[in-house]
Amino acid sequence: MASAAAPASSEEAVKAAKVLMVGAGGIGCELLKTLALSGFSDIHVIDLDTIEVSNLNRQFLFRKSHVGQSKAHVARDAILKFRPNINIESHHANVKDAQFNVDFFKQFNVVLNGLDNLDARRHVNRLCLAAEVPLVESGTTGFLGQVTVHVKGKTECYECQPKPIPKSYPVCTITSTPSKFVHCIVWAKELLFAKLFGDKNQDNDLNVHSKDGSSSKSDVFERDVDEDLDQYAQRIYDHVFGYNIEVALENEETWKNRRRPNPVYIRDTLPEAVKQNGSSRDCSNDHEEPSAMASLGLTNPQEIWTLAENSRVLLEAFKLFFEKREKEIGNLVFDKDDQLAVEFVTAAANIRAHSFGIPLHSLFEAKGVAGNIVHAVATTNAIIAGLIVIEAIKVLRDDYKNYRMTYCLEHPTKKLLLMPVEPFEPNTSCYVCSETPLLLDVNTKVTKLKEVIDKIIKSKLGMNLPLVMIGSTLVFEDGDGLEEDEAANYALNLEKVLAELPAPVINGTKLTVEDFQQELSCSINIKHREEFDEEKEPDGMVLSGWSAPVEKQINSNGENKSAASSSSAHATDDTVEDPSKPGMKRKLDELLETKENCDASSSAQVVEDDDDCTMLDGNPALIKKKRLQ
Ligand SMILES: Nc1ncnc2c1ncn2[C@@H]1O[C@H](COP(=O)(O)OP(=O)(O)OP(=O)(O)O)[C@@H](O)[C@H]1O
Ligand SMILES: [Zn+2]
Repeated sequence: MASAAAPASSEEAVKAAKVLMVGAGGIGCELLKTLALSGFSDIHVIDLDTIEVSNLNRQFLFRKSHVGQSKAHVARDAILKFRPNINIESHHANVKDAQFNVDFFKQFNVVLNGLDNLDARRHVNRLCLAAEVPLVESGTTGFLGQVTVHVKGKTECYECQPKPIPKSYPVCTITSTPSKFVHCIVWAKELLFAKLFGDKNQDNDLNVHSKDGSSSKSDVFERDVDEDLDQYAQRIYDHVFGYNIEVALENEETWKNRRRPNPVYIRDTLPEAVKQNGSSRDCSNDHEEPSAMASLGLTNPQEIWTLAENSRVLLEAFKLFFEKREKEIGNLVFDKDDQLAVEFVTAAANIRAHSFGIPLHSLFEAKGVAGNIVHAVATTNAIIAGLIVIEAIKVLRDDYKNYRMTYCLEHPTKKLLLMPVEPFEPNTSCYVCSETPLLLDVNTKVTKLKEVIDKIIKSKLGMNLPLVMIGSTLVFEDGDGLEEDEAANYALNLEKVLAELPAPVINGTKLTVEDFQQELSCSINIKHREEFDEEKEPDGMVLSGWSAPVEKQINSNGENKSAASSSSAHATDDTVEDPSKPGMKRKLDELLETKENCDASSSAQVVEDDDDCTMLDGNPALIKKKRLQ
């Protein structure tokens, strides 16, 4: 529909348009309002979620009474109150559902994304390419935001540029030489919390050996049979904050150019707890979620606790997990919405921070760092929604010479708040919008088909229901509607190594992988390789052939070609609230150190793969100009 003759005026274009909006959250609410006020009169809205109290501060179409109801339906009803004559169809559903297939997408002139995750964005991108419907994509992270335009054959697609990989830290920084609060947070949630309350069989870099080596236990974190909870909690405290630090101090080399940490023992921080054996208090209310703060009468999450308060919170949270949530122990994974977990991690991170001379933080701040939370800014969403509509109108008018990707900047240089740049051309090596084959280095004699499907086809290529062909032999298909014997056959193939499949995969074999729902098909050329670097290539496979284009166009619409530095121009998801300056944001890499003078081979991950914003590589000022044809 988009390729039909371009309407003469914006009004005409808007009036005639049928648009699909995906996501009715922070951006979506603003967008639906702006669309309606701009004269759009045929709008479909998809959102899978229901309204939560935490949405109400910025998703202004929703009220307290709507909590628990469908975002899509409530957003529609709210708009119809002031634009009763327009048509809005709401779908309370996942955009990945089969009903939203290519034919569904084909009915629209343009698709507008207000999503918050990579998975759904990639899916919509593929359907838009298949249906040949232009996509206006968007994202915000705090004060940063961006709107990009993707029109098949004219501009790059959403996936033409590989997305940034999650930030990670060298393990030694986390286990031995933290220098920033976030290192302490990662230690507290990925190591200590995981060790005490998570899956015991997982690898963990905490020192588990006891002081005198005389203990019969191989793991000091195990509870002694004759130990009560207070004794157990205090012993763990002394082990991780006292003994382990003393062990670390023995390695003089480590501290030559670093500040030496101080061991912290419970007898020093809470002498009275040792005397009383901590057992005098039980203020917890069985009807409420257990909370150490509540038990201890600490009410203000924005307050920075003293070392003694942190120690009390830690011991109390520890006990509450064992007393009130014992059944979950062994299966817990840190969750930023789990109050007791946040309390435990805040307190543990603060005690460790104290040891290493790092400033302590409030629970509110620690939660932001631990959950990688960047507080949403309603104004950014409103600006971005306005820009989406501006681009949508250009798309509807087929005014491709004026398409712009616009970046909303946090620290505008040269008085530039918005940076418009011309879109890039399609990346000729993009496996999604071009037909360039990918290359997979893999040991075909030991790698099972299942591993290739899980680690490469589903995880890296983002296919939902893949089908795998080797020449004309179908070796795997996913989804409902398979005959029983077919399904059994595919299940057998999954467990076979590549070289032993019915059509053997060897050096030089070409795989064809397809996802019918996404109408995506791509080829993978196989290169047999026997050896992989366990640390650098942990999958035991390497996928390549899809790289960022070397030449990219970026031109800030006239005079401002080199106005913004690359760091300020990039709206990325890797920003976190700077805990030392409430209300200020910094890029994660400023806040976090990634390079340390130690073995960086293994690393702990903190940032979830959930990118709200895409990234532009390189300094705009240096990127060569290349106009869209
Ligand atoms: N696969 C999907 N299908 C449909 N809607 C989706 C899908 N994935 C995400 N969404 C919707 O996209 C919207 C994104 O909005 P936003 O980023 O404001 O998130 P939120 O969940 O409302 O807020 P927050 O995450 O900050 O609590 C959400 O309403 C979410 O339900
Ligand atoms: Zn592409």
